[in-house]
Amino acid sequence: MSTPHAVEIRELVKRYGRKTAVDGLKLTCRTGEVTAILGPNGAGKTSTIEICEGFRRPDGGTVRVLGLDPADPALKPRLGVMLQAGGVPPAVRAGEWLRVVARFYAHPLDPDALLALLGLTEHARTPYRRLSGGQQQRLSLAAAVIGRPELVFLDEPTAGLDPQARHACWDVVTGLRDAGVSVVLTTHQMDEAEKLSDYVVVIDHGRVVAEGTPRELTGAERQLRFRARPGLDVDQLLDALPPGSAAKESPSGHYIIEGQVGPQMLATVTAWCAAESVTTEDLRIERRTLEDVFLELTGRELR
Ligand SMILES: Nc1ncnc2c1ncn2[C@@H]1O[C@H](COP(=O)(O)OP(=O)(O)OP(=O)(O)O)[C@@H](O)[C@H]1O
Repeated sequence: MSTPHAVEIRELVKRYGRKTAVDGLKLTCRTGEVTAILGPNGAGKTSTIEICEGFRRPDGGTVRVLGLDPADPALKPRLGVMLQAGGVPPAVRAGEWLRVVARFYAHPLDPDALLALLGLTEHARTPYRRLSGGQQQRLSLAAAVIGRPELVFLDEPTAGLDPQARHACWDVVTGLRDAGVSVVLTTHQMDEAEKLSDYVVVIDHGRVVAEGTPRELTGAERQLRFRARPGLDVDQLLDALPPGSAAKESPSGHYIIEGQVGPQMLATVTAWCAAESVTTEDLRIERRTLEDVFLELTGRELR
């Protein structure tokens, strides 16, 4: 029999009253990979993750986690779940809490090493309620991974963390992947998804709208980009470029040129700007980012 995927979701439906939050979602997270689930606010990410974690029941479809039903108690020691605030007694000290959690597992990681990795050593004796939000979140991450799980679910693990803590969290995630652990995470930070994940799934309105490796989603093609005053005549700029080029202003004051991107295009664009007395900023050649792809797929209106 073949090894089951870390997560296998088919035709998943979740409703809250008349609201369909997850609407026929199909998703596979492969073993040993980091899968990022991206989507605008309200897209159905947390609902999906919490169904996988066994905290919510689906209204339709099938979900298999390490080949098992999410409600199967045999899954518990094999999963790492980052609990939101409320799962930890307020008076317990950070280090003490990690040691308590470690006792539930046969081969836990060393609590002190984990505290050090996440920059919490000096807070080991601080009661949970006195930790800052970011420190509580890091402790929650430590508790999720201390049992050496096979699969870890991280719902927005770096939201609200300072840059140092974000990097520490990334180190934990890459360390997990290097150790063969499967990771499923959600994030609103596209650079984070691009950096950490092997596979990205974009969902919107409870359905998958795109998926692939970060490179597959962003494509290999490069673009020339610059910032300048809004409202430049991009059609006129296009006339100066070879046939097959494309130019657009998106959003206002940000210009993107596609086509034969290279020194010749750079020279043509800068000459055109000079002739038009346009001062450019941030002129650069780069690949599309995951954020560009995300906005193209999910639009710009707020949810
Ligand atoms: N317990 C609930 N009762 C009613 N509606 C809910 C409940 N939980 C979620 N929803 C609704 O279901 C939809 C999906 O919510 P969900 O939390 O899964 O989205 P999300 O993609 O995680 O969003 P965010 O990025 O904002 O965290 C939203 O419209 C939300 O308002």
